[in-house]
Amino acid sequence: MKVTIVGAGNVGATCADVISYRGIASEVVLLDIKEGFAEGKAMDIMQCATTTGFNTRVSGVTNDYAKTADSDVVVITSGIPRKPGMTREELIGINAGIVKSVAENVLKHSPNTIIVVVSNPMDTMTYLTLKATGLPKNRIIGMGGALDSSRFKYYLSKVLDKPSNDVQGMVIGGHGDTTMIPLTRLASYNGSPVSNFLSQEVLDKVAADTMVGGATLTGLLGTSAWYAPGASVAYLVDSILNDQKKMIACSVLLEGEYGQEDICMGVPCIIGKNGLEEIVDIKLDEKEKALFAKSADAVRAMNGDLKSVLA
Ligand SMILES: NC(=O)C1=CN([C@@H]2O[C@H](COP(=O)(O)OP(=O)(O)OC[C@H]3O[C@@H](n4cnc5c(N)ncnc54)[C@H](O)[C@@H]3O)[C@@H](O)[C@H]2O)C=CC1
Ligand SMILES: O=C([O-])CC(=O)C(=O)O
Repeated sequence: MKVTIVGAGNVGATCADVISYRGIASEVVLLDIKEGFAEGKAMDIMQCATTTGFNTRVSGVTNDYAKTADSDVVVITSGIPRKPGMTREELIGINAGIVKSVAENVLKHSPNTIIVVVSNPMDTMTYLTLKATGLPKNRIIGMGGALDSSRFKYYLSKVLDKPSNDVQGMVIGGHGDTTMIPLTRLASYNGSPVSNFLSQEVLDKVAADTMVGGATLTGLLGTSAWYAPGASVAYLVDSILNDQKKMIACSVLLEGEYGQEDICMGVPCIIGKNGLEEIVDIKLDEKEKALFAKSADAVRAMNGDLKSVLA
């Protein structure tokens, strides 16, 4: 199985590293516009093969899309990341043009590929990719919810003082500081509702920390995060390539689901060899439905800024 990652920066290279280390794909191609950069990242990763024991072939190319031919999955991580104090939405001006041209280029050589969109603002970039390529909705998947859910479980595990892997939880909605919806009502500690162990005040703080999880890291690091983002993309790619049919919150086109039309945003999805295989209705309560509708309003307003790129 072949995976191409366009954008060999922090997130793209980390994703390649996790995919190879975990043997998720037999071949990974990293592509970047910076001369020699993807080649260097690929060489560095390949020099881990004997010490960490993997057999994935990782190669790097400078803007040569012919080398990406016949990829099963293409991940788009090209574009600029935010700096402290910025929102993800502020990246649209530069990233929209990059994401559109990258999607068009990859499809010339991998017409049957499934595209995973990572570049921010991710929900809008996913919608743009869908509109610009005209691909069916099952083949365009935005990655954000997997990461936000892993941060949610991290913050829950800290207040519970229990291992993250004993905590279940999901974040849906937009992948933005104010549009995410951590589903605290449904989160559990090994099957018991977390509300059995935590006060509403603590749960509200966990939700607030989760929503600004990316901004917090950007403030600490000076650029946005990459270890958890790269690992989250690899987790999603694994479910596609190995037909795991995991339920993962992903940004996909909604056509009436969750009361929304003509928008890409995070909902629980079954992810397998066909990409998006099913959108799961997890029965939100009235408060959660209202939050989802508000989140959709904000994501839709951002999509409005795509008019000139899509013209
Ligand atoms: N959806 C999510 O959950 C997350 C999204 N992101 C987003 O992912 C994107 C990448 O972040 P980082 O890897 O930290 O940035 P980075 O700056 O480390 O890497 C981006 C790479 O894209 C390359 N690039 C730019 N234009 C290109 C083009 N036309 N073709 C090929 N390569 C091109 C650059 O040369 C650079 O190497 C950002 O937009 C960031 O906001 C980051 C983390 C999580
Ligand atoms: O915070 C950012 O800008 C990058 C991102 O989407 C994340 O780490 O969640």
